[in-house]
Amino acid sequence: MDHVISNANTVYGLDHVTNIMKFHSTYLETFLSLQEFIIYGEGPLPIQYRHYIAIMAAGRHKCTYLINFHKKQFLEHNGDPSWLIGLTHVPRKLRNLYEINKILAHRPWLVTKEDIKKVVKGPNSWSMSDLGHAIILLVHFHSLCSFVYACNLNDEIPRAVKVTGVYFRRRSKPCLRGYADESVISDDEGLEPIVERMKKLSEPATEQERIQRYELVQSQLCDSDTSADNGLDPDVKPFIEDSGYSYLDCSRRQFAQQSSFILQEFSWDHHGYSLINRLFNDIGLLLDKKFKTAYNMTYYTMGGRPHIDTSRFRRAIWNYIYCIYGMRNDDYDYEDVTQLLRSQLRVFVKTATCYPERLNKTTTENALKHFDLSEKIHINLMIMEARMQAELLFALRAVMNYML
Ligand SMILES: CC(C)C[C@H](N)C(=O)O
Repeated sequence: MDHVISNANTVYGLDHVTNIMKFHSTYLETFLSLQEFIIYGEGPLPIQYRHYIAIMAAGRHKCTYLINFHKKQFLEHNGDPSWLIGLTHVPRKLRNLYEINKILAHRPWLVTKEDIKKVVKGPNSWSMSDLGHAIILLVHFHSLCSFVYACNLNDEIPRAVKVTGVYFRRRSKPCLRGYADESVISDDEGLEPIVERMKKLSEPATEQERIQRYELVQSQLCDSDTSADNGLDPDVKPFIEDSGYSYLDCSRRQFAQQSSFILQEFSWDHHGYSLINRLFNDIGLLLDKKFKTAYNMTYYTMGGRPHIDTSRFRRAIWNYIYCIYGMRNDDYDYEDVTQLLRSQLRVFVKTATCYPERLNKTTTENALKHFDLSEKIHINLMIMEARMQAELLFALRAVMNYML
């Protein structure tokens, strides 16, 4: 991101993150209310656990910025320094959360009631409200990693510990099949063609056609490389296990066999919201406000053009992220994704969502080049929120199945 405004400090927030979010102050308020509540507010988990869970979550994306911030906070809140030696030094109860952390971060569709059972039953077990709190912390920090990398904040911040080992960040080049499709607008044409397309009424589609359009978008998700990084930053190493475990796209997994997710059968509004409220105070309200703000926020501008209804573009981003996770929204016509999200942007959204640690400045700048700075941040906020909601829904569906 072109300029990171520094020097400001907020009591609870991460200063760089907060400063970037100030471009969208209504959203920032909802973000801070949630974050302050889950870290410092009333809740079942001790403060040291909360910071350690943040570290474990950020470790999955090798996000040194968040790891170092929460290590500091952990120590300031009398956390046991030996826990910072690494995962092998933490209480069994925290260790038991690691598997859920790992699956949720990369392949949330695989979380099952068995995974929930493993942590809530037996010795060192989590109560359901402990687990509700932990799940929110995990999904909050996984998705915050997406935002941090997408805004290029991880590289802006000087490392607390100098990197001594060799740190390879192999950039994978995800590709989009179906490139020759003439409906795909070339990346050099600016935003005008997209603005024009948003004005056209979409043809009504049958249910069958909608499903096919969803499947088409999904079949275009593919990776050329899903291999892990060869080296780990010393700041990250103690807090990560099985570092090669990462997102798998639909060409490498079978959604059909692996519990397909239809949003009409388990949605935030009808299921997730009330379930999480039951597990952890009234957290549902704070989450709901944040999701809705991110989803509905608009200034009616697009790349500097005023008076534009951008809802179709914004919804395309949100629904594309559902699709990345194999979540089908039967109320949505995926033709808009094909029409409005050009290939570079789709690659960026997918990388920021699934492997944000692989983003690099050039890919990001190219994908977002026609947008204003505040719009780039707006897109990154939507990515973070849609990802968080998707992860949370998978986790809550598993909790519900366990409780049935
Ligand atoms: C992400 C952006 C294209 C959003 C746009 N500036 C709006 O106000 O809706």
